[in-house]
Amino acid sequence: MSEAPALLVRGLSHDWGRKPTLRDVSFSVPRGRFCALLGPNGAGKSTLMSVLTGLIRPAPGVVEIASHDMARARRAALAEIGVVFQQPTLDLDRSVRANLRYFAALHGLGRKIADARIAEALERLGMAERADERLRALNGGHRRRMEIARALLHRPRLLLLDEPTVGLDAPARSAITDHVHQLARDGIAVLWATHLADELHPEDQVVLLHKGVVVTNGVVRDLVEDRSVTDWFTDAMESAA
Ligand SMILES: Nc1ncnc2c1ncn2[C@@H]1O[C@H](COP(=O)(O)OP(=O)(O)OP(=O)(O)O)[C@@H](O)[C@H]1O
Repeated sequence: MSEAPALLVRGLSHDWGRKPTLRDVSFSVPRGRFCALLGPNGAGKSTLMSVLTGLIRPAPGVVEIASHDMARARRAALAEIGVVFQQPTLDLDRSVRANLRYFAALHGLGRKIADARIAEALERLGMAERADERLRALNGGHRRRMEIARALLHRPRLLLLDEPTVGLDAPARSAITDHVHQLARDGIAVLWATHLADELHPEDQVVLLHKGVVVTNGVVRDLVEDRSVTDWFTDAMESAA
Protein backbone atom coordinates (compact mmCIF):
# COMPACT_ATOMS: atom_id res chain seq x y z
CA MET A 1 0.00 0.00 0.00
CA SER A 2 1.34 3.47 -0.85
CA GLU A 3 2.11 5.87 2.00
CA ALA A 4 -0.51 8.53 2.83
CA PRO A 5 0.54 12.03 1.77
CA ALA A 6 2.00 14.29 4.44
CA LEU A 7 -0.66 16.85 3.46
CA LEU A 8 -3.99 16.25 1.79
CA VAL A 9 -6.41 19.10 1.06
CA ARG A 10 -9.79 18.30 -0.51
CA GLY A 11 -12.64 20.56 -1.58
CA LEU A 12 -11.64 23.36 0.75
CA SER A 13 -13.40 26.74 0.65
CA HIS A 14 -13.40 29.78 2.92
CA ASP A 15 -15.18 33.13 2.85
CA TRP A 16 -14.14 36.20 4.81
CA GLY A 17 -17.58 37.60 5.53
CA ARG A 18 -19.25 37.79 2.15
CA LYS A 19 -15.93 37.71 0.34
CA PRO A 20 -15.04 34.29 -1.18
CA THR A 21 -11.32 33.79 -0.49
CA LEU A 22 -10.68 30.10 -1.17
CA ARG A 23 -12.71 28.09 -3.69
CA ASP A 24 -12.75 24.29 -3.80
CA VAL A 25 -8.99 23.97 -3.20
CA SER A 26 -7.60 20.42 -3.54
CA PHE A 27 -4.01 19.15 -3.69
CA SER A 28 -1.63 16.87 -1.82
CA VAL A 29 2.06 16.87 -0.88
CA PRO A 30 3.96 13.61 -0.29
CA ARG A 31 6.94 13.21 2.03
CA GLY A 32 10.24 14.36 0.61
CA ARG A 33 8.61 16.95 -1.66
CA PHE A 34 9.13 20.73 -1.73
CA CYS A 35 5.80 22.23 -2.81
CA ALA A 36 5.57 25.94 -3.52
CA LEU A 37 2.21 27.59 -2.92
CA LEU A 38 2.69 30.38 -5.42
CA GLY A 39 0.36 33.31 -5.96
CA PRO A 40 0.26 37.11 -6.16
CA ASN A 41 -0.71 39.30 -3.19
CA GLY A 42 -4.27 38.61 -2.12
CA ALA A 43 -4.44 35.17 -3.79
CA GLY A 44 -5.38 33.52 -0.49
CA LYS A 45 -2.05 31.94 0.54
CA SER A 46 -2.09 33.19 4.15
CA THR A 47 -5.75 32.27 4.51
CA LEU A 48 -4.95 28.76 3.31
CA MET A 49 -2.04 28.56 5.78
CA SER A 50 -4.43 29.56 8.57
CA VAL A 51 -6.74 26.69 7.60
CA LEU A 52 -3.84 24.21 7.40
CA THR A 53 -2.59 25.22 10.85
CA GLY A 54 -6.06 24.81 12.33
CA LEU A 55 -6.61 28.52 13.04
CA ILE A 56 -9.64 28.65 10.71
CA ARG A 57 -12.13 25.88 10.08
CA PRO A 58 -12.86 25.47 6.39
CA ALA A 59 -16.45 25.34 5.26
CA PRO A 60 -16.58 23.00 3.52
CA GLY A 61 -13.33 21.06 3.12
CA VAL A 62 -11.04 18.35 4.43
CA VAL A 63 -7.46 18.76 5.68
CA GLU A 64 -5.46 15.65 6.57
CA ILE A 65 -1.93 15.73 7.96
CA ALA A 66 -0.26 12.32 7.65
CA SER A 67 -3.77 10.75 7.59
CA HIS A 68 -4.96 12.68 10.67
CA ASP A 69 -8.13 14.62 9.91
CA MET A 70 -7.78 18.20 11.21
CA ALA A 71 -11.48 18.31 12.18
CA ARG A 72 -11.71 14.91 13.91
CA ALA A 73 -8.16 14.33 15.20
CA ARG A 74 -6.93 17.88 15.64
CA ARG A 75 -4.22 17.20 18.23
CA ALA A 76 -2.66 14.36 16.25
CA ALA A 77 -2.78 16.47 13.08
CA LEU A 78 -1.19 19.52 14.73
CA ALA A 79 1.58 17.37 16.26
CA GLU A 80 2.77 16.54 12.72
CA ILE A 81 3.14 20.18 11.64
CA GLY A 82 6.04 22.59 12.00
CA VAL A 83 5.15 26.21 11.21
CA VAL A 84 7.12 29.30 10.27
CA PHE A 85 4.65 32.19 10.28
CA GLN A 86 5.07 35.33 8.21
CA GLN A 87 5.68 37.44 11.32
CA PRO A 88 8.66 36.42 13.46
CA THR A 89 7.65 35.14 16.89
CA LEU A 90 10.94 34.75 18.76
CA ASP A 91 11.98 36.52 21.96
CA LEU A 92 14.71 38.96 20.90
CA ASP A 93 16.05 39.42 24.42
CA ARG A 94 16.75 35.75 25.06
CA SER A 95 19.56 33.63 23.65
CA VAL A 96 19.25 31.30 20.69
CA ARG A 97 19.45 28.31 23.04
CA ALA A 98 16.91 29.72 25.51
CA ASN A 99 14.41 30.39 22.71
CA LEU A 100 14.78 26.85 21.37
CA ARG A 101 14.59 25.29 24.85
CA TYR A 102 11.36 27.16 25.51
CA PHE A 103 9.67 25.80 22.38
CA ALA A 104 11.05 22.31 22.97
CA ALA A 105 9.39 22.42 26.41
CA LEU A 106 6.10 23.56 24.80
CA HIS A 107 6.24 20.37 22.74
CA GLY A 108 6.81 18.32 25.90
CA LEU A 109 10.42 17.40 25.12
CA GLY A 110 12.64 16.60 28.13
CA ARG A 111 15.80 18.69 28.62
CA LYS A 112 18.23 15.97 27.47
CA ILE A 113 16.43 15.24 24.21
CA ALA A 114 15.79 18.95 23.68
CA ASP A 115 19.46 19.86 24.10
CA ALA A 116 20.55 17.08 21.74
CA ARG A 117 18.07 18.22 19.06
CA ILE A 118 18.99 21.89 19.55
CA ALA A 119 22.71 21.11 19.15
CA GLU A 120 21.98 19.05 16.02
CA ALA A 121 19.76 21.78 14.52
CA LEU A 122 22.27 24.56 15.18
CA GLU A 123 25.11 22.49 13.76
CA ARG A 124 23.13 21.85 10.61
CA LEU A 125 22.33 25.55 10.24
CA GLY A 126 25.96 26.53 10.74
CA MET A 127 24.98 28.40 13.93
CA ALA A 128 26.50 26.23 16.66
CA GLU A 129 28.82 28.99 17.85
CA ARG A 130 25.89 31.42 18.20
CA ALA A 131 23.89 29.36 20.71
CA ASP A 132 24.50 31.79 23.56
CA GLU A 133 23.98 35.00 21.59
CA ARG A 134 20.84 37.03 22.10
CA LEU A 135 18.45 37.00 19.15
CA ARG A 136 18.73 40.78 18.91
CA ALA A 137 22.39 40.40 17.91
CA LEU A 138 21.56 38.18 14.92
CA ASN A 139 20.85 39.40 11.40
CA GLY A 140 17.49 38.75 9.68
CA GLY A 141 18.74 35.65 7.85
CA HIS A 142 19.99 33.99 11.04
CA ARG A 143 16.76 34.81 12.88
CA ARG A 144 14.82 33.15 10.08
CA ARG A 145 17.03 30.04 10.29
CA MET A 146 16.27 29.94 14.00
CA GLU A 147 12.53 29.96 13.27
CA ILE A 148 13.00 26.99 10.96
CA ALA A 149 15.10 25.13 13.55
CA ARG A 150 12.41 25.78 16.13
CA ALA A 151 9.68 24.49 13.82
CA LEU A 152 11.54 21.19 13.43
CA LEU A 153 12.33 20.41 17.10
CA HIS A 154 9.40 18.01 17.50
CA ARG A 155 10.27 16.23 14.19
CA PRO A 156 7.09 17.02 12.26
CA ARG A 157 6.29 15.35 8.93
CA LEU A 158 5.13 18.59 7.34
CA LEU A 159 6.81 22.00 7.40
CA LEU A 160 4.60 25.00 6.54
CA LEU A 161 6.26 28.34 5.79
CA ASP A 162 4.35 31.53 4.97
CA GLU A 163 6.53 33.86 2.86
CA PRO A 164 9.62 33.05 4.96
CA THR A 165 12.03 35.23 2.97
CA VAL A 166 10.15 38.52 3.34
CA GLY A 167 12.55 41.31 4.31
CA LEU A 168 15.73 39.31 3.65
CA ASP A 169 18.50 40.37 1.29
CA ALA A 170 19.32 38.23 -1.78
CA PRO A 171 22.11 36.07 -0.23
CA ALA A 172 20.06 35.33 2.92
CA ARG A 173 17.00 34.58 0.77
CA SER A 174 18.87 32.09 -1.36
CA ALA A 175 20.56 30.46 1.69
CA ILE A 176 17.19 29.88 3.40
CA THR A 177 15.56 28.65 0.19
CA ASP A 178 18.42 26.18 -0.42
CA HIS A 179 18.35 25.00 3.19
CA VAL A 180 14.64 24.18 3.07
CA HIS A 181 15.02 22.39 -0.27
CA GLN A 182 17.67 20.23 1.42
CA LEU A 183 15.25 19.47 4.29
CA ALA A 184 12.77 18.19 1.69
CA ARG A 185 15.45 16.03 0.05
CA ASP A 186 16.13 14.60 3.53
CA GLY A 187 12.50 13.44 3.76
CA ILE A 188 10.15 16.08 5.21
CA ALA A 189 7.24 17.48 3.16
CA VAL A 190 7.38 21.26 2.68
CA LEU A 191 4.68 23.74 1.75
CA TRP A 192 6.32 27.11 1.04
CA ALA A 193 3.99 30.05 0.36
CA THR A 194 5.51 32.75 -1.81
CA HIS A 195 4.82 35.34 -4.50
CA LEU A 196 8.42 35.10 -5.76
CA ALA A 197 8.72 32.60 -8.60
CA ASP A 198 12.53 32.68 -8.55
CA GLU A 199 12.50 30.73 -5.26
CA LEU A 200 11.31 27.60 -7.08
CA HIS A 201 13.64 24.82 -8.24
CA PRO A 202 12.93 22.73 -11.39
CA GLU A 203 12.09 19.55 -9.43
CA ASP A 204 9.60 21.31 -7.09
CA GLN A 205 5.86 20.84 -7.12
CA VAL A 206 4.02 24.11 -7.59
CA VAL A 207 0.42 24.84 -6.65
CA LEU A 208 -0.52 28.10 -8.36
CA LEU A 209 -3.23 30.00 -6.51
CA HIS A 210 -5.11 32.87 -8.13
CA LYS A 211 -8.13 34.58 -6.53
CA GLY A 212 -8.53 31.61 -4.19
CA VAL A 213 -8.59 29.01 -6.96
CA VAL A 214 -5.86 26.45 -7.80
CA VAL A 215 -5.19 27.21 -11.46
CA THR A 216 -2.22 24.84 -11.87
CA ASN A 217 -0.66 21.99 -9.90
CA GLY A 218 2.42 20.29 -11.35
CA VAL A 219 6.19 19.98 -11.45
CA VAL A 220 8.01 23.23 -12.25
CA ARG A 221 10.26 21.67 -14.91
CA ASP A 222 7.25 20.30 -16.85
CA LEU A 223 5.29 23.57 -16.65
CA VAL A 224 7.92 26.15 -17.60
CA GLU A 225 9.15 24.35 -20.75
CA ASP A 226 11.79 26.66 -22.27
CA ARG A 227 10.86 29.79 -20.24
CA SER A 228 12.32 31.07 -16.97
CA VAL A 229 10.11 30.34 -13.95
CA THR A 230 9.41 34.06 -13.61
CA ASP A 231 8.28 34.34 -17.26
CA TRP A 232 6.10 31.25 -16.85
CA PHE A 233 4.49 32.80 -13.74
CA THR A 234 3.80 36.07 -15.58
CA ASP A 235 2.24 34.15 -18.53
CA ALA A 236 0.15 31.99 -16.17
CA MET A 237 -1.18 35.06 -14.32
CA GLU A 238 -2.07 36.76 -17.63
CA SER A 239 -4.01 33.71 -18.82
CA ALA A 240 -5.81 33.38 -15.46
CA ALA A 241 -6.82 37.08 -15.36
N1 LIG B 1 -8.72 38.37 8.68
C1 LIG B 1 -9.26 38.74 7.51
N2 LIG B 1 -10.46 39.33 7.46
C2 LIG B 1 -11.03 39.70 6.29
N3 LIG B 1 -10.45 39.52 5.08
C3 LIG B 1 -9.24 38.95 5.07
C4 LIG B 1 -8.58 38.52 6.26
N4 LIG B 1 -7.39 37.97 5.92
C5 LIG B 1 -7.30 38.06 4.57
N5 LIG B 1 -8.41 38.63 4.06
C6 LIG B 1 -8.69 38.88 2.62
O1 LIG B 1 -8.58 37.65 1.94
C7 LIG B 1 -7.93 37.83 0.67
C8 LIG B 1 -6.74 36.91 0.58
O2 LIG B 1 -5.75 37.37 1.51
P1 LIG B 1 -4.49 36.50 1.95
O3 LIG B 1 -3.72 37.31 2.96
O4 LIG B 1 -4.94 35.15 2.32
O5 LIG B 1 -3.71 36.42 0.56
P2 LIG B 1 -2.15 36.19 0.29
O6 LIG B 1 -2.07 35.43 -0.96
O7 LIG B 1 -1.50 35.62 1.50
O8 LIG B 1 -1.64 37.65 0.04
P3 LIG B 1 -0.41 38.44 0.73
O9 LIG B 1 0.81 37.92 0.04
O10 LIG B 1 -0.72 39.85 0.39
O11 LIG B 1 -0.45 38.15 2.21
C9 LIG B 1 -7.57 39.31 0.58
O12 LIG B 1 -8.53 39.95 -0.20
C10 LIG B 1 -7.61 39.78 2.01
O13 LIG B 1 -8.01 41.13 2.07
